[in-house]
Amino acid sequence: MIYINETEVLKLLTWDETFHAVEVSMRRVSEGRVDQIARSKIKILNRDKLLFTMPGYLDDTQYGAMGCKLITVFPNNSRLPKPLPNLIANIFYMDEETGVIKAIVAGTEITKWRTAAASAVATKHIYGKKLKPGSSQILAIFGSGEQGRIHAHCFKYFFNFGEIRIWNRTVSNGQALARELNETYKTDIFKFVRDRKECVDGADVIITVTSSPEPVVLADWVKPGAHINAVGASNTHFSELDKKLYDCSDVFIDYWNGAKVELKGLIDEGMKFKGEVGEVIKGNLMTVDERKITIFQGLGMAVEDCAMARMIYDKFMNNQSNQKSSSTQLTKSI
Ligand SMILES: NC(=O)C1=CN([C@@H]2O[C@H](COP(=O)(O)OP(=O)(O)OC[C@H]3O[C@@H](n4cnc5c(N)ncnc54)[C@H](OP(=O)(O)O)[C@@H]3O)[C@@H](O)[C@H]2O)C=CC1
Ligand SMILES: O=C([O-])C1=[NH+]CCC1
Repeated sequence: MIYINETEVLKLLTWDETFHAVEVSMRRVSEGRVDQIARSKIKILNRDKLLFTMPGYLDDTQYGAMGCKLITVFPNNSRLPKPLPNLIANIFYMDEETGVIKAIVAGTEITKWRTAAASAVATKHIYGKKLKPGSSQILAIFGSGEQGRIHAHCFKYFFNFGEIRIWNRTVSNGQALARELNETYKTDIFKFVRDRKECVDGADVIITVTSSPEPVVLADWVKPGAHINAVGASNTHFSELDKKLYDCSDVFIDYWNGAKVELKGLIDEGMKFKGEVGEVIKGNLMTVDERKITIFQGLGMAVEDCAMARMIYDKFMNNQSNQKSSSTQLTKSI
């Protein structure tokens, strides 16, 4: 059994491969080629510290894997004297013939990358026809934590927005992220916007990645036909958008098993989901009315983590065997 740490994982992650692994996972979900249940949640010390387990199995030639992600969300970690990520994850990747653990793959970066990639996959398939050539469109990101940052990088990589707005509860954090991104990309398209309504105004695509228990985006602010990726979670996974927004939109989910549990509050209020993103990828589902707002309510799936663990494991082992054979050749030639 090997441990592949965060540094090794980061060296092996690429956006194109992450996008593909997530896209395949979403499709397999809707083809019935996965088994996964809603994540279990344990409260630590009966406070806001959480431990989640996410077991899953994905049947696929390239990404097929059996695994289980353990994930903690400790909201105070980033404020410790020696800061740690608030969300820490590890993925147990197992042999599907024997159940033996082949590797534990550090999952904090994987969780960030695959979550942002899921929003990109959903945007491509649900909103793709409305993406315009050139850079006239506007992206608005709510939240400048780890997910806000990684979504900004991911959407900069895959799309061509002319303006990327950032709103955040703590102004200094939002301003710092906009500055950091402008410096990284040597651009000025990232703009911190202090007012939430102003941030949404005219935006074509919106991403919410906060832990807000109150809606941060209201229905009346969103332009017709816009697409929203709602990713953040407080106690529920649907606290960032107001009820009116759900009522007037086509809402897509990543998987029914998760939605039945984590979106129960919406279901109890009579919400009818349009369906899984995998069905859209398969070509079975689409939003016909161009002016309808679409929402991807991304819960995050165990099988995405399984696919990512398999991909990182394969690349890691491949690199190891290449290194071994090149050092053998070197020894021989000496
Ligand atoms: N769907 C999925 O697959 C995944 C979802 N998530 C969820 O995404 C969210 C963000 O995760 P991550 O970026 O890693 O977390 P971070 O702790 O890094 O960032 C948290 C963000 O939420 C903001 N925030 C916290 N509380 C509130 C509040 N009451 N009102 C408004 N904003 C608030 C913070 O703003 P400030 O700077 O002011 O503190 C910050 O922007 C979390 O809810 C997490 O559970 C995470 C991973 C996967
Ligand atoms: O999918 C995931 O890993 C998570 N979703 C919410 C918190 C972590």
